Amino acid sequence: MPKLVVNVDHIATLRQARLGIEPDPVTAAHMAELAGAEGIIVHLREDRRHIQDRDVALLSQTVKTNLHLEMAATPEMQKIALNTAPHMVCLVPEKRQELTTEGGLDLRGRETELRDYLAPIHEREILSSLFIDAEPEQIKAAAAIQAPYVEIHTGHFADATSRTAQQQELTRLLEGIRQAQDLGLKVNLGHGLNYTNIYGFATVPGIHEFSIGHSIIARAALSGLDRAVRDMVSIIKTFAP
Ligand SMILES: CC(=O)[C@@H](O)[C@H](O)COP(=O)(O)O
Ligand SMILES: NCC(=O)COP(=O)(O)O
Repeated sequence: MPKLVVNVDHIATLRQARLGIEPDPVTAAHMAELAGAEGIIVHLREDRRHIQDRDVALLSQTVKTNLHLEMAATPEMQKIALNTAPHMVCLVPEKRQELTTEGGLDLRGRETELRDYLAPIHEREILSSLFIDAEPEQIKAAAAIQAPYVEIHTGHFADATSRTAQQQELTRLLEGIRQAQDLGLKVNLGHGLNYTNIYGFATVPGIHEFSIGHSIIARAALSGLDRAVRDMVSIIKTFAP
C-alpha cells in the first residue's frame, strides 16, 4: 500500500506570516505522525519563505517515521543535508519568484553533475529522489543519475481545468510511472494532490509514496490536522499495493 508523507511547509507559512513561533511545523509533524503519516516532508527553500533551518534541525531529531528534505541542488543545501542526515533528500527546482513549485527538474545534460552532487549524500546512506515531470527524457536521465527514487510531479494533473485535460495529464503520468518502474526506479508522486484528485491513482500498482501538503494543511485549518491526516490515510489505504 502506498505511504502518505505529509509536507508541513504551510504550517510554517502561517507562522511566517507574523514571523512568530506558532504554529510550529515541528509540533505539526508529530501530530501528523500520530495520525498515521508514514513520513514528513519539508522544503527548505533558499529564500526561507516558510521552513527555517531551525525547523529542519529539530525535525531531524524528532521525526519518528522518515524525514524527507526537499531542496535545490546547491552547495548550501548539500551541507545542510549532510549535517542533518534526513532519511531522504529530494532535489527540486526553485525560482524565487514562483508561488510554488511549477514543474520538475530538467535533468538533461546534468547527469554527471547531479550524480556527483548526490555522491556524498549517498555515502552518508541518505536516500535520494529527483522531482521530475513525467517526460520520457527526464525519466531516462533520472535512471542514469542512479538516484533510487523519482517523485513524479503531479501539478499539471492537479491544475488541469477540464476533465479532458485532466485525463490527458493522468495518461501521461501513468505512462511515466510505468517507464520509471521498468527502469528500476521507485516512484513517489506529489504536488497538488487532494482528497478528490488522488483517486485517479487508486488502482495504479507500485506507487511508493504520496507526498501531500497543501490540501492537508488547508483541510486542517478548518477541521484540525489530526482529522485531515486521518482522512487522507483512510483514502490511501484503499489503494492498490
Ligand atoms: C516540490 C513540491 O512540489 C512541493 O513539495 C514544494 O514544497 C512546493 O513548494 P512550496 O511548499 O513552497 O509550495
Ligand atoms: N513534493 C510534493 C509535496 O511535498 C507536497 O506538495 P503539495 O501537496 O503541497 O502541493
